[in-house]
Amino acid sequence: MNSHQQAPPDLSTLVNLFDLEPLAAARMTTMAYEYVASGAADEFTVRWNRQAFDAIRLNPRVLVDVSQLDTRLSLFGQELPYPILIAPTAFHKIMHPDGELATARGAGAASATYVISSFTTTPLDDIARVASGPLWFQLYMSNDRAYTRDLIQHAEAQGCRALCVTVDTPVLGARNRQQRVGFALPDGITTPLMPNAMAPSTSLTWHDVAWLKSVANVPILLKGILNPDDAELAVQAGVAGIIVSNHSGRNLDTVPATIDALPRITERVAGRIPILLDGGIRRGTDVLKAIALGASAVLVGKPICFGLAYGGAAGVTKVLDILRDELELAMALTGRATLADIDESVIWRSNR
Ligand SMILES: Cc1cc2nc3c(=O)[nH]c(=O)nc-3n(C[C@H](O)[C@H](O)[C@H](O)COP(=O)(O)O)c2cc1C
Ligand SMILES: O=C(O)C(=O)c1ccccc1
Repeated sequence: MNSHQQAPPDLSTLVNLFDLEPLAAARMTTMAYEYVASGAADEFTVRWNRQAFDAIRLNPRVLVDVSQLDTRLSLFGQELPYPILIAPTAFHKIMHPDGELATARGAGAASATYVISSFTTTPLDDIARVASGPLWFQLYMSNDRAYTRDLIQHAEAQGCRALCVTVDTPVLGARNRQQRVGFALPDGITTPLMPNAMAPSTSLTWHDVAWLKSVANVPILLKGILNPDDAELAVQAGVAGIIVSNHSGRNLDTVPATIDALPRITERVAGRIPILLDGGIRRGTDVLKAIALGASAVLVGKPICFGLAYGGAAGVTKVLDILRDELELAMALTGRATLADIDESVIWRSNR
């Protein structure tokens, strides 16, 4: 189907994030859709990310004054109006011709922080020029330290305020659906920050984290932590934060849902550094559950890609607005007026 044969996007018909996927799919090439929608191998983890949120029941309180909801938080010295960020995702130009520029404009309109992928298809300076909201940078470290140092300094110079170092991808997962469609970037679309095809940094270790700390002047977060022992090592290494993530089930299939991994990590970290979480966040109640179990904020990946594909910048904004509105609804209906009020007691425990 060609886009010029289609009606223009009508964002008013979009009621929730699940509505978006079929609308976006109809506007994407098969290759782009399969790239975004697919996970690794048998996609158990992709499904568990959702099922685990659905299986958590809520325990609301009534007769609480929720006339003034406050979703603000402070993270690494930055004030965020609400605890939802745009997860780093690669190759935005395969989703929409305006690519990362549309994502940055959409993020800015929603006052959301946009974590730019190392595999951006738009140069950082162009993104920075159109961005009105905060930018962070996701780093894929290469074995070439000089290159990595230059990249960090470039991202900092373009105003990126934090560095999310992805640690769950020493190699790419078994992306069977991408293999079946022969996934490749179309002619004319390039990744200016990663000019050579991803040479996975299979030799990355905790020693490199110490080196990164010596190079970076912005907070470092490790993205892709699932094991409490690694969370402990992250704290010991002195990073500013961690992102509990299974890469949306795109790397190692059959690892648990991130929301199932979170409680043990929260317990081990014990408030020493902020914990962020991504993977399967599709509803305001999912955001609330993540915060209740110890996350300071969450990131959203696939829905942003689909919003971008369906409606460009306005589609990205719409996704964030829907999630933010749903979070406020969930807070009002559980009797939690501020993020600090969203503690474990909002989770239903059947044995109590
Ligand atoms: C299409 C796509 C591309 C991604 N590209 C990257 C990437 O370049 N770097 C990275 O660290 N994570 C990448 N991720 C993982 C996301 O940052 C994030 O962990 C995940 O998408 C969150 O789960 P969700 O999509 O279920 O919300 C990608 C995910 C998707 C869906
Ligand atoms: O697709 C991804 O999930 C991802 O992280 C990635 C890895 C290598 C190149 C581009 C994106």
